Amino acid sequence: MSDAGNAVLLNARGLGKHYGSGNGRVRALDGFDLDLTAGETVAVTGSSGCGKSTLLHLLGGLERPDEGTVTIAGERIDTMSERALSRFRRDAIGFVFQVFHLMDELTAVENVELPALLAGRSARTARKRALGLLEQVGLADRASHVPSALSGGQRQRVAVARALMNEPLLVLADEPTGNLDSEATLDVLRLFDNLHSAGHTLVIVTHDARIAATADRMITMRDGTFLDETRLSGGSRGTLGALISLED
Ligand SMILES: Nc1ncnc2c1ncn2[C@@H]1O[C@H](COP(=O)(O)OP(=O)(O)OP(=O)(O)O)[C@@H](O)[C@H]1O
Repeated sequence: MSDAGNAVLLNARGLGKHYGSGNGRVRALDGFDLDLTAGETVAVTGSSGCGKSTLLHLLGGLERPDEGTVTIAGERIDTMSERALSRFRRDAIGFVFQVFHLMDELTAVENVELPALLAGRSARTARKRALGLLEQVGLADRASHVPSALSGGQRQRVAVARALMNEPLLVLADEPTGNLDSEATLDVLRLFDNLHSAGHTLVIVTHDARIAATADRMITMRDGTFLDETRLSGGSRGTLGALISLED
């Protein structure tokens, strides 16, 4: 691993978030701390409603914490202006969701290049990089297909390529295989494994402990708090085992 691989990329301290008020008030996150090192893959798991998506939203600046701080590459994102935050999200964070959020009327390559065009890159540069990314995710021959002409797994791979378009510091994935059958799940997991090997920093929220076992670290949450952490390094990192057991 390079020197950059040991640098702290993200630091979150004392994150708290609640929704609703009065009797309907829900404490979704309660004093959550997290440090992420550049180049690592961290899985976040835990039962339904324990706060996984809320955590991911706060880490990616999609929502702001009620308490605590989020610092990414030395920048406090919890206190940024809306304008600066939306620019930061666009340039520094790649999001992958369970529902792919692709634009139906755009082709695969147009979907992938969109974040770069929005960031003001030239059409030519954007197209070249988008085609390269589609090749990386194994979809070079699907560049001109619209999402409705792609399978679920292919759509998710387009969404991953789009997430990488602006060379993000951090990729955040929320149940990325939640809508996929087991074969497509394997394709997406292999893709994440390749991203990991290529030095990307990934946080993957998942219900599935087998998927979590492919990460360097697995964090388990309960009731909006940290419950447990398992470090899965070297031979104990469960990539292949997890992939195979998914096929059972
Ligand atoms: N926008 C919202 N308004 C009200 N309550 C919310 C909102 N978002 C989340 N919650 C509540 O906050 C808690 C944490 O939700 P969150 O979606 O973060 O959990 P999760 O672990 O991702 O769940 P799941 O695995 O089912 O997706 C839950 O009790 C949920 O009902």
